[in-house]
Amino acid sequence: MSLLECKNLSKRFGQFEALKPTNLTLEKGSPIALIGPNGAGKTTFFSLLCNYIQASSGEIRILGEPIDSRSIQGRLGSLPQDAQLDRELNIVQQLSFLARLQGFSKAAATQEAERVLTLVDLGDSLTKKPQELSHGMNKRVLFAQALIGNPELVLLDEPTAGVDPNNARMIRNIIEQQSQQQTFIISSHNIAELEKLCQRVLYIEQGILREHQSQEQSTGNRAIIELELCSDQAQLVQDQLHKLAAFQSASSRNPRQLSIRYDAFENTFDQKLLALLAQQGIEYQQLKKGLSLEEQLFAEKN
Ligand SMILES: Nc1ncnc2c1ncn2[C@@H]1O[C@H](COP(=O)(O)OP(=O)(O)OP(=O)(O)O)[C@@H](O)[C@H]1O
Repeated sequence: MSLLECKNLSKRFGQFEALKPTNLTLEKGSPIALIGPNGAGKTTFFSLLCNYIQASSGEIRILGEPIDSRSIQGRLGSLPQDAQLDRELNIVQQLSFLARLQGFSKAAATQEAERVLTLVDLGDSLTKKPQELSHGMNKRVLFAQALIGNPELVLLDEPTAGVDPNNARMIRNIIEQQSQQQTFIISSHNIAELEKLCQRVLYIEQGILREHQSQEQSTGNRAIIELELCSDQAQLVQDQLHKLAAFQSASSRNPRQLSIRYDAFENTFDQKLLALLAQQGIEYQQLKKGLSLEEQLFAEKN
């Protein structure tokens, strides 16, 4: 049974279509990145999955159940972008209260709140109120709240926004650790961070959601080398590349840069390329195998 299935899912606000009709099936597994520019529709998509807003068309099933089904309760956790904590209650009280709403008994709810707070390294701060904690710690409380009841699917909207590098690393580590048993969908503007965590990527722009195929998937048996030269010699190199047996094609964004595609089965291509450069007396600044996720997404759009 699929983790998530959206069929013809769309959302309009008046005349404005924030999410265009979307068909999507996701299976349980490694964390999934949700990437897109401001206003692309990420929060709208999350809000639909959490049943905070009603779809204009289509349906969503989580673990085979419609999202308004009671049996979903406790199987979907979320950290909304603008989530707030109650200043009047300490953090273990707040999370126990939420656990009780999920059906935990009073004692079990306190235990569960303590468990998730310990998971995010706040075991020593259980009786603190939000205003006694730093911004990063509060974000970890909200993250802990999304883990109550060990849900199979956890949606995190900007989990590290406004958080310092230490707290961000801690959140990333917990996601990695928990990914053995839970599937995360994480939205963020920090593509480099998501690239470290997520093997699967959803890209949304102007309400159009699509699954991005990783470079390895989309290029099949093609591999890519990015070459940065010390001087304007990209054309000179390009003219010589046909000498390398596995060479397929090359393109250049500027006179010092080349993207070279070659047959991935030739695993000594980079060494042969370096030998060719040395032979021609051409100096290079950087040679990088493969493209970053940001470069891949950018290349798809252009
Ligand atoms: N309640 C609403 N009423 C009208 N328009 C809305 C509403 N909620 C969102 N929108 C519009 O839908 C579009 C998508 O918004 P959404 O918040 O989903 O984007 P986002 O990708 O999460 O953006 P950001 O990265 O800035 O958080 C935007 O143009 C936004 O103005």
